[in-house]
Amino acid sequence: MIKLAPSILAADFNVLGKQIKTVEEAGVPYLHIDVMDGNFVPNISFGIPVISSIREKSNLIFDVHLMVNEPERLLEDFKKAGADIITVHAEACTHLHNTIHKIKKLGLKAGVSLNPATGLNVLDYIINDIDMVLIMSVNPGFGGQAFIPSSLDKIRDLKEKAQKAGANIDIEVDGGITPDNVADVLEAGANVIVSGTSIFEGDIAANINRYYEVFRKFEQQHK
Ligand SMILES: O=C(CO)[C@@H](O)[C@H](O)COP(=O)(O)O
Repeated sequence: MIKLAPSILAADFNVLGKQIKTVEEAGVPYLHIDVMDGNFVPNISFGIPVISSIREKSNLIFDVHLMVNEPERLLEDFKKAGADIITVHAEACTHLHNTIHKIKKLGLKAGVSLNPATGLNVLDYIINDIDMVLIMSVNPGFGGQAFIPSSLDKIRDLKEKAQKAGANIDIEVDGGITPDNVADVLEAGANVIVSGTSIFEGDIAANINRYYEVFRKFEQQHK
């Protein structure tokens, strides 16, 4: 099943609660929450207090993407704040295996994210331990960037790798996705689509519907 994960990085923080309600009412399953530390990535977004606050108002699955160095230090805090899925960057973890297992021990789903230049080989010995791989299709740090075309080959290669390993993972893709290029991302093998700018800019419900039209068409063609 294809899942849409609106990224609140592109939301209007002045009316964040209202916009989250709008995406929830439009029927999306996930809320993608980008936490940036100004160190692993050259930007600072928001952190634990914001997540705790929106958790009180939303039943969406909180898909927390930590663009944070050594995230192992903060996992319990993100769980307490309301995370359901925690994704860490392979490049940001000295002990990736340990970090993943700590997330799983907390009873959460564990994801591993890869920057555009990071090879899939980092997943070799952990692919069967995780629930999701997040392929970054832009360099992380900012919304509104252009999709990097080589990400499509990476998604295809990941799908093949997961199949070979017998790993039942979600393949999430994040960065520069729009209703115009999302069919290519699905065709390559992704099933979780993160989108910020092209959901929160303009009419949110109409933007989500544009995605759902593409999803329906894709699912009909691949029945
Ligand atoms: O996570 C990041 C950047 O680090 C962003 O990719 C957003 O999550 C998606 O934003 P758009 O590219 O859809 O504006």
